[in-house]
Amino acid sequence: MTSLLITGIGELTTNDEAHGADAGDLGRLRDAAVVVEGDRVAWVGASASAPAADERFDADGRAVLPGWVDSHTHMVFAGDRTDEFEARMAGEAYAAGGINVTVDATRAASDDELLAGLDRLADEALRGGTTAFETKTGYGLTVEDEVRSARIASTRADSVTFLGAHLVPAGSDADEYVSLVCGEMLEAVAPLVDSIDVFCERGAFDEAQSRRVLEAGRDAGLALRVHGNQLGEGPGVRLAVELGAQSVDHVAFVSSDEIAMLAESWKTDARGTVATVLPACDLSTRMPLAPARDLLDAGAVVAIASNANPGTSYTTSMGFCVATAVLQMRLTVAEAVRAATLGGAIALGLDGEIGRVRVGDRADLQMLDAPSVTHLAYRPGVPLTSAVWQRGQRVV
Ligand SMILES: N=CN[C@@H](CCC(=O)O)C(=O)O
Ligand SMILES: [Zn+2]
Repeated sequence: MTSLLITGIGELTTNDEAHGADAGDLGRLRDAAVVVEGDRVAWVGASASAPAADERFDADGRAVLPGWVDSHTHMVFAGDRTDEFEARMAGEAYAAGGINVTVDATRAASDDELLAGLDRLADEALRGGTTAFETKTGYGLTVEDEVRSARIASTRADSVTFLGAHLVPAGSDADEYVSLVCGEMLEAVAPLVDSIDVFCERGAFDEAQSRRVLEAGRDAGLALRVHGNQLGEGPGVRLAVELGAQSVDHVAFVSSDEIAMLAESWKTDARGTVATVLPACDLSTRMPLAPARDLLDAGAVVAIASNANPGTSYTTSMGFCVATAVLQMRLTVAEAVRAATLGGAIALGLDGEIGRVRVGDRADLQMLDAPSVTHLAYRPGVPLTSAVWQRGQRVV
């Protein structure tokens, strides 16, 4: 097994509690080094005391941190929605119904076209430092098309979510469609996915329908996610916490009681529900930014994700999301970087494996062309990621 020494790291973000990491501290080491063996981190410490390795890479004072963990994307689709975006920028409101445009294009696309689209976005994300991501079905909405989307998603994603309950397809009866999602569709898709999700929002699925979907997913052994409180107040957060969902995503319209509920979910022995904020989506839909500051102040666990999709957030850039979270949601740089790395890993239940630079964990690292992670927000819009290792292999 080949080993690699990455040395001369000006600032190494470990997210490792053993190096003092906590909600507000990245466990940063100065003048640090990392040894990678195969696909794992084998050693972390001071450059001066690093062991020898087969190969050596000199970071020359630059910052190294875990690769981004993008815990919420919709990357299996065809077509785009430029016209809808232009109309929105001219004053139209975002409406869930736009999803149907992508459903039509996705159903009409070949497997190869969908695979190529996913590869294009996953490669783009990788160049920006994203070394692990979740993606969802949800633009198929028939048994066959949802199975196809899940199969294609699993060729690249670290975690795949079944979102048959994205929208009631045009011409279908809502309750009959929910029965299909909870029955035949779930049975066919379940072997290909690890989570189930529902768009719990006015214009999509109501509380009773969302509960049916989540309970069916739970009975099938899947982790639960909810698209909740995106476009207005609603039952999404409450339902997610009640049912022990791994994450509730969007959380733009949340009351102080719901924020307290999310924080409280982590105060027992069981794992709680991560509040996943999607800053690029909030901007692209011209909706209020999710109250990430209040969530953190209350003690909730927060993840930042791109929500890459053609409707509400056509970006894979986690760097952009981190900068926005700092500059507009008032997170510190440390809080935002943690939320986009370890926070995403916790949201996916993969934090034993990714999201930290820790001996034994997957060697997923990115180097910035900058001396510290502060530059991610200090130099917004600048593509700072200059090297990426995924499972120990240099990929960028
Ligand atoms: N809100 C629901 N789903 C996506 C949008 C999908 C679309 O508009 O195509 C989201 O997370 O924003
Ligand atoms: Zn989404």
